[in-house]
Amino acid sequence: MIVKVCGITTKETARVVEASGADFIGFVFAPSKREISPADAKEIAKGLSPQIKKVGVFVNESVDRIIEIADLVGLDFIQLHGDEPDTIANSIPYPIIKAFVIDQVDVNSIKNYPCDYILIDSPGKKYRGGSGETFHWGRLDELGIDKDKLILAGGLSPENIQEAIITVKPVGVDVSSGVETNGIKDHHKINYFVENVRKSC
Ligand SMILES: O=C(O)c1ccccc1NCC(=O)[C@H](O)[C@H](O)COP(=O)(O)O
Repeated sequence: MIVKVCGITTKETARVVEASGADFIGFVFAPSKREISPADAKEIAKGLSPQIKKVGVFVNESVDRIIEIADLVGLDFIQLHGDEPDTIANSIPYPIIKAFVIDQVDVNSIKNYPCDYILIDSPGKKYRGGSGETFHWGRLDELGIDKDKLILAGGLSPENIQEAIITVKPVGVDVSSGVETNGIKDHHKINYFVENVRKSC
């Protein structure tokens, strides 16, 4: 099971995410309360082992800018979290995670999208992601997504992650708000989340 912890903005939290055994660490390069500059993400990323994959989250960014940031930071995956058409994904020479919002996705939009993983998220609120809201997981059934490509996101937490995994059986899970306290990443919750994922597998 792939575990992605997203919205990292400090070296201290990045080290906790790495030590927790998470597989992917996410940096948000888009409007967000968790937005990080490419220079700061580079500083954090260079202190991490190659084992943990660095994911850059972008929303409707230009291909040139995505590649520039990916090269600078040393990203392993690009997460497209906006309305990017498949031509954008095809122009980026990095593995792609394509995020779709559960309310706005249908079988056809995901069927042939060129990506390594499909992340299904709840609708955004002020920003395009990181809402901390869950959605009705049963709605995934009608999309027929290959479970080997599905990363579940949206309001996951240490408390609900085991039920989510048993119900949805995705290849990966993604968390941001659910491992925060008062909007700040909570190191205890990060460890608790990853522990609970591993217990379910
Ligand atoms: O996390 C954000 O603030 C964010 C802002 C804009 C675009 C994407 C964003 N996050 C992307 C993620 O992968 C989040 O982990 C995902 O939306 C789930 O968030 P949460 O419901 O808070 O666990």
